[in-house]
Amino acid sequence: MAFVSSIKNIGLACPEQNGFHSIADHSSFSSKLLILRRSGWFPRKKCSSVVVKAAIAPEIDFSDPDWKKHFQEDFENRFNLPHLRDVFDIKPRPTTFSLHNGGSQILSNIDAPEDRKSGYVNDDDRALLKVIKYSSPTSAGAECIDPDCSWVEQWVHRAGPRKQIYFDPEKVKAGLVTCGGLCPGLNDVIRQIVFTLELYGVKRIVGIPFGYRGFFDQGLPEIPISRQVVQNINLAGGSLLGVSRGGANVCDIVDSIQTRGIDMLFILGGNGTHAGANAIHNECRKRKMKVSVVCVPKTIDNDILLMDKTFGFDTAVEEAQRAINSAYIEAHSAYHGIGLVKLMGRSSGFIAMHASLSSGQIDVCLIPEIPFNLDGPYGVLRHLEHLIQTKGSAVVCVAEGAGQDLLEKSNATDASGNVVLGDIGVYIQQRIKRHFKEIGVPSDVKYIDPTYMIRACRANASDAILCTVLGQNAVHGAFAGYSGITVGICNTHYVYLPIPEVIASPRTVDPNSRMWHRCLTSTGQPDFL
Ligand SMILES: Nc1ncnc2c1ncn2[C@@H]1O[C@H](COP(=O)(O)OP(=O)(O)OP(=O)(O)O)[C@@H](O)[C@H]1O
Ligand SMILES: O=P(O)(O)OC[C@H]1O[C@](O)(CO)[C@@H](O)[C@@H]1O
Ligand SMILES: [Mg+2]
Repeated sequence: MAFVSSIKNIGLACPEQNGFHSIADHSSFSSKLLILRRSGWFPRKKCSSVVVKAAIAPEIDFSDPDWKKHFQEDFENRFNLPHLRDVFDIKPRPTTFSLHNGGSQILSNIDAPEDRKSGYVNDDDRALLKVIKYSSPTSAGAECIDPDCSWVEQWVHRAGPRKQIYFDPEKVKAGLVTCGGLCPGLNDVIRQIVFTLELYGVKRIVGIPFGYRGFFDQGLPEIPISRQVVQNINLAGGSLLGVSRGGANVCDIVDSIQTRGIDMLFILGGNGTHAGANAIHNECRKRKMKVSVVCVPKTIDNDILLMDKTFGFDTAVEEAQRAINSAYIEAHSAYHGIGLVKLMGRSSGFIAMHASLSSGQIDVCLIPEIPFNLDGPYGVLRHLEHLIQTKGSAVVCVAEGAGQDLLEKSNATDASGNVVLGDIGVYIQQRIKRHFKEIGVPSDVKYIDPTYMIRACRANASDAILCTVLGQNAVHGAFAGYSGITVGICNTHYVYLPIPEVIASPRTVDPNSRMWHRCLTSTGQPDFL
């Protein structure tokens, strides 16, 4: 890839495959670069009409000794957090959130001794987004801005409770909604949001049932929630409030927010939900409504940009391992056994890659980001023959979005407009059976599809902690006066990010990353091309 000073717009099109991906102008500079760099692997064999467009504008002049300064200024502008102050002339008030009273009592900091006021996060606190200095563009996973891979500091806003808040807790009505598919940990986040709101002194908290649908479906009344209601909900999977896809009309939703008198809206969901939340935030601003819209990213797929991981991912990987272990035992115990496990991951193979790595029982891991052939001398089927000959059994893990170019397109979409994928698991199962029959070698194929089992379960310990911190920080962000933001963990630190920056494109496995290389080392699989 040639180094470019700035990319205005990139489009990748492959009608037979993933549809059209447009990386709009507001998307992050580095994610555009990343996508351009990956465009080399994007075209697949059956994709006849790949178009890779990149409109490059010479915005950064690397000969300018101050280019880094300009880059950083641009970065700072993009990651600046929208605040209610931008629109309203409002004065902050001392926080009612106490760091020292164990939560049972609300402490007004107006009268608190000075030492009790320490421990709050300052609005100017920042966390570093990129912590590796790459010495060369060919270093594994390198994300370089200039040809020398110079070190450029990229700071994002630190999450946490502020000393000053922009709402009177006594008057606040807070709403919570969970959208998209299920994800382990939704109840943990709901619980922590409610606990933290009550610690601030909020008395009116409601849940909007069944995702965005609950805003306009008259048959779905809002659900009053309190500490008592949510006390034990983390013990079960799912969402106390229910979830749904589709049906989001932003104007209707904002009408509903206005009618209900909601001042703070906490929205839990994936990339689609975040796009909706950003539109709700913008519409509230347009209507001059003093509403704080704060998201918590929810996706087992881990496909949200910039974050170490999203809650639910860890649990999904742990559950997926159980399926892999069963597939391994079945395959290992059968004569010429082949275990096949299909895992979720629409456009990102993180679950499949991590489950393969953690189980240590996978011989072949197939993910959407890496093209592969089933047939031919270097195809998956020939490799399985080799494994049967040498090991006597084999285990394959495939992500649901992998190998879609091998399947017929239905052009169907779900209620939210997401493409309905072909079933790659069933297809590979049939192809393996047919192949071994054709070559006259007996095989015993055992197919496991644990799809919903890996996301309908309770969060594990690590996710439960992540959910706790994210939920608490969502409330701190709303009281701090931010809106149109989401909370995340970056390099182990908790941060607030503007919504458009995290959904500019789906986060995907980098084929050049150390993690994918580790997965290949672990499975021992060749390139299937
Ligand atoms: N661009 C958009 N603008 C407004 N609303 C959207 C947009 N995309 C999706 N939505 C709405 O957001 C909600 C959730 O979207 P979606 O079903 O795609 O799940 P998601 O949030 O991406 O989560 P998951 O990870 O489970 O796919 C739906 O109600 C959908 O209508
Ligand atoms: O069957 P549903 O509810 O549409 O969910 C399936 C989708 O959910 C996801 O896990 C995202 O949450 C995708 O990987 C998968 O395609
Ligand atoms: Mg989605």
